[in-house]
Amino acid sequence: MQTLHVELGDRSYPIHIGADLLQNTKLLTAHIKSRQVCIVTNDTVAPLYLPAIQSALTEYDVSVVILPDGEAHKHWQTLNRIFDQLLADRHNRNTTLVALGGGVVGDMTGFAAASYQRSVNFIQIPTTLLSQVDSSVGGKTGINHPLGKNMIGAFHQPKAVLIDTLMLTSLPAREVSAGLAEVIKYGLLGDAEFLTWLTDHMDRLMALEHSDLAYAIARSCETKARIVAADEREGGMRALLNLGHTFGHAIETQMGYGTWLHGEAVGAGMAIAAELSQAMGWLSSRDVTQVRDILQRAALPVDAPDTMTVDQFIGHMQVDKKVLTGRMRFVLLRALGQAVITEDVPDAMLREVLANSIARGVAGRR
Ligand SMILES: NC(=O)c1ccc[n+]([C@@H]2O[C@H](COP(=O)([O-])OP(=O)(O)OC[C@H]3O[C@@H](n4cnc5c(N)ncnc54)[C@H](O)[C@@H]3O)[C@@H](O)[C@H]2O)c1
Ligand SMILES: O=C(O)C(=O)C[C@@H](O)[C@H](O)[C@H](O)COP(=O)(O)O
Ligand SMILES: [Zn+2]
Repeated sequence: MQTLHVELGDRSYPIHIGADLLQNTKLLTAHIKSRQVCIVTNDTVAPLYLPAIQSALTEYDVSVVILPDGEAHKHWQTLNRIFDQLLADRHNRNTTLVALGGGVVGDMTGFAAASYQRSVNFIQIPTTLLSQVDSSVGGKTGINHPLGKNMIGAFHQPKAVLIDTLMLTSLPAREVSAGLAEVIKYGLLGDAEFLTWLTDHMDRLMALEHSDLAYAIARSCETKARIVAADEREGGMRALLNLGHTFGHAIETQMGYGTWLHGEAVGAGMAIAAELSQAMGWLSSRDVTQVRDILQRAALPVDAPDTMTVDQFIGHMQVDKKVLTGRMRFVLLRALGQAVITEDVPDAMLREVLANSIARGVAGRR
């Protein structure tokens, strides 16, 4: 087992990473505050992993909330089911919520924990690659709105993140690819050496080679933990973690949540960001080819949906959370492994890059 830390003063927390980690029940119970626990999961993950978590908690009063699966359910009505259960079972301020699932369950459980009785503790047990490398760390929690992705939420850090890498053996291939998008993101945004490692090991990652996956998860979490510790509330450099997301969130919102997986939309978004970086004179065409190649080797889309228009993209991007003064802000690449934040993208250049991506476009997904 490997343990990393997110250093946030008295809100610091460990990220434990290992195979069959939850055999050691103390890793979980050490972070539970009172007898009250509420496990939040979904109807896909529950049959797979809920019994193991329940058997680690036989000494506790455990409520269980099983949510419907999918990004399309990451909204108020689903969130409210968690509050209904907490209140029905009389959970108090000392309760601990446990998020058992992917990023959708994690983001909603975290938001429920942030707001139930004005905030209670929660623990992340991420079960997808994407949630193990990204969403379980850093305390961004929330839900979608029909007009924008993750538009309602709160920053609320977990008490611990428990990453059991063996849980990934049951993950569908498409979800492995979606998780690899965020892994590739860390290489592109600030870790050129990791990008090279990923290029050399992509086939092994796609085949779920355990030691390679464990390495990629730990290295991703290290980068995320360092950035979150430096800028918890995204006043500055945390926005680098949004590489590919300005375009990706536009795709998710326009296409309907769950039609394109988050990681797929981010994959296409990073390819578009690379092309815009080339148009800015920062990347060479060889660099852009390298970005597209690694994404394609992870079986990710590298172009926008062919049904979207440039105006639809721009409409969604104008309400992106990074827009603070009316000007769109982009995370682009000065070089492979070096992301920057800029507002200085000429409108005509942006439109041309988007139009080219749409013209090469990817047909609808789900
Ligand atoms: N808070 C953050 O910092 C952050 C970061 C990245 C992404 N996100 C959010 O995370 C969400 C995407 O997360 P995701 O990719 O995990 O999607 P997800 O939570 O929808 O999970 C993907 C699918 O895998 C299933 N699943 C989960 N674990 C499984 C397992 N071990 N075996 C088999 N099936 C399993 C799920 O039921 C679901 O069908 C998006 O809503 C995105 O906005 C948040
Ligand atoms: O943790 C962050 O910061 C990120 O940006 C990580 C992203 O991968 C993630 O998708 C996040 O939810 C996007 O945040 P948002 O603020 O753009 O909704
Ligand atoms: Zn993301």
